[in-house]
Amino acid sequence: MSRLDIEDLGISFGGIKAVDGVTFSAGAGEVTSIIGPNGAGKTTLFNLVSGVYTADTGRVGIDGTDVTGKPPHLLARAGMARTFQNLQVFPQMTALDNVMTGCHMIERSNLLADLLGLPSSRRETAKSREAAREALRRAGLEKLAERPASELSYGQLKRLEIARALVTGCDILLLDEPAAGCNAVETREVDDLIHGIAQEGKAVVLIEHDMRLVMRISSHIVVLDQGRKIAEGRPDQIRNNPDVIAAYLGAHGAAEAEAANA
Ligand SMILES: Nc1ncnc2c1ncn2[C@@H]1O[C@H](COP(=O)(O)OP(=O)(O)OP(=O)(O)O)[C@@H](O)[C@H]1O
Repeated sequence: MSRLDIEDLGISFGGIKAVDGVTFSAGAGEVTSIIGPNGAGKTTLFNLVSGVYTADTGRVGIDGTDVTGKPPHLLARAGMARTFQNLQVFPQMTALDNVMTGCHMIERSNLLADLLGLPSSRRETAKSREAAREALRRAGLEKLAERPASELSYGQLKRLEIARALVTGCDILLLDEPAAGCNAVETREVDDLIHGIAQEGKAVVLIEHDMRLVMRISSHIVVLDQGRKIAEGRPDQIRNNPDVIAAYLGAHGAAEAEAANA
């Protein structure tokens, strides 16, 4: 059974359909990639799915429950977490504290208990710290836990953001360009991490322009162009699809996608 079901999702900005009737599903243990040219509607689609935008049409379902229009913190409690296209880390805070900020998405905080430093609040903080250490370990960053984020390399920061999403205990992980700006070695590390997360049974949905990464790790690819889904299928089906080559891959991208197989 799919964990995430997107049906006929759409939104317009000033008369332009940024996302136009998109339907797809993402299964547990799978990596579903969303690809397409700049402006195709990929990030807008993520913003609709993760509750940042309210859709004009369609529905979002998690494990068969309709969660359309729910705000991000409720979706987080329902098991969905996401990262953003641009790094959103606090450079002066340690790697551990950065990951702990992810815990706030799912905590039912009690401000009075926090202010008074009551035992319940201290217990909650200790639990969050433990979960954050585990998420850092999962992302291969445990040795850097006490370092300020400003001392981490770019690739480590990209994995730190994934750790911050993982700490919520999510079953569905949305990653917006997780390897953007990474060199080949860093991309491989991100690739291994994502692959491992999917193998643990989570549904991973990612937006990515790096065709080698996409073709290597995707179970399933959805292609958008001008807000609409123009193709979907396994990597081998997508890399040979003439509509996808014409709209996005072009000759160069198709060769790059092919090289991922080599
Ligand atoms: N808040 C907004 N207001 C108006 N137009 C928007 C808004 N957000 C997105 N758009 C428009 O919607 C379209 C889709 O943009 P989106 O950022 O989703 O594309 P994308 O596929 O993620 O592109 P990229 O690969 O460059 O990140 C674009 O024409 C964009 O200008």
